[in-house]
Amino acid sequence: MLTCSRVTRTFGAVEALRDVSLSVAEGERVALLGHNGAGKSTLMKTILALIPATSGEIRVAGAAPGDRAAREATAYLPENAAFHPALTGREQIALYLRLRGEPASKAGSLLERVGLEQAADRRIGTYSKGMRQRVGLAQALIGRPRLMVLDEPTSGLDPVSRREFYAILADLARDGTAILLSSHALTEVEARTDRIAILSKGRLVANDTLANLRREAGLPIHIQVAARPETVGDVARRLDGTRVNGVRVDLTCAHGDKLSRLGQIAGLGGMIEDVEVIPPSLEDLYTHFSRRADQ
Ligand SMILES: Nc1ncnc2c1ncn2[C@@H]1O[C@H](COP(=O)(O)OP(=O)(O)OP(=O)(O)O)[C@@H](O)[C@H]1O
Repeated sequence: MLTCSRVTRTFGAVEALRDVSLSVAEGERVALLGHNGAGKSTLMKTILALIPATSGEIRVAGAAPGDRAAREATAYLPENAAFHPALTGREQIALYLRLRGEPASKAGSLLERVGLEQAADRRIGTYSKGMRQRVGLAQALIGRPRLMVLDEPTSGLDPVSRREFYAILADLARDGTAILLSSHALTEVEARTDRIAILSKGRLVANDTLANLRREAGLPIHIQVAARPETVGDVARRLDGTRVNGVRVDLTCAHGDKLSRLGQIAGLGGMIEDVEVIPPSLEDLYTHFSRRADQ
C-alpha cells in the first residue's frame, strides 16, 4: 500500500531524511520510532505530499503522493489535531463528510466506531484529550482509507484510552487498512504493531518485527528465578547468579544460551518456585540500533 524507496529530504544543510526505504502492506501496522528531530514527521509529510522529497520515490496505493488516487487512499491524523470547540462531535464530523462529498448522516456511525456515540451531541470544548483524539480518528476514517498515517496518535492519552485507541487500529488493520504511526512511547507499540521501524538522524536504522530485531541485536536476556527462602543461597551459588532479595536470584545470559540456562534451573526441581524470562526491552533495542548507526 505504501512504498518509500531511497527517500532523501534536505532543509538547507539539514538532512532530515537520508536514503529511507520503507513499505507498509495492506493490514500491516508499522510503528515509526525515533528521537525528537529523527525525521518522523518529515517522512510522513512527504508521504502525504505536504512537502516534496528531495530525491527518491514514494508510491501510495500505486500512485505518486498528491495524485488523486493516493489522496483518496490516505488518511492523516496530525499530532495535535484541533477541532472547533463550539461544534459538537457530530457537527464537526458532518462538516468533514460534506467537504469530502459524503452524506453528513454518516457522522453517527463514524462516532460510534470510535466510541463517541454517547458524547456525539456535546460540544467538543467539553471533551477530554482522549475524546478529541477519537474525533480525530473518526475524521481519519472518512472515506474508508486504505492507508492511515498517524503522527503520535496516543500522546497525552491515559492508559485506558491508549488501549482502546489501539483496539480500534487493530480492527482497521484486520479489515485491510495499512497503518503507519509514529510514537515516542516505545513500550506501548511493542504488542500493538506488527513491525518496528527506527529512524535515527534521518536514517532508517532498523526495520523488522520485534522478534527479529531482538534476535539481530543479540542483547542479553535476563532471567529471574524465585527460589524457596531456605534454598536461595544454594540456588544463587549453583546457578552462579546474583541474589537480589530474600527469595530471588537474577541471571543474565546470551540469547543462544537461554534454553540451556532454563534446563539448569529446571534441574534444581523443588528448590525453585517460579522463573521469569525477560527479553531485551524495546528501549534497549532502540538504544542499540541508534548507537550502532552512529558508529
Ligand atoms: N521546514 C523545515 N525547515 C528546516 N528544517 C526542518 C523543517 N522541518 C524539519 N526540519 C528539520 O528536520 C529534522 C527532522 O525533523 P522532524 O520534524 O521530521 O523530526 P521528528 O522525528 O518528527 O521529531 P519530533 O519527534 O520532535 O516531532 C530536524 O532537524 C528538523 O529541525
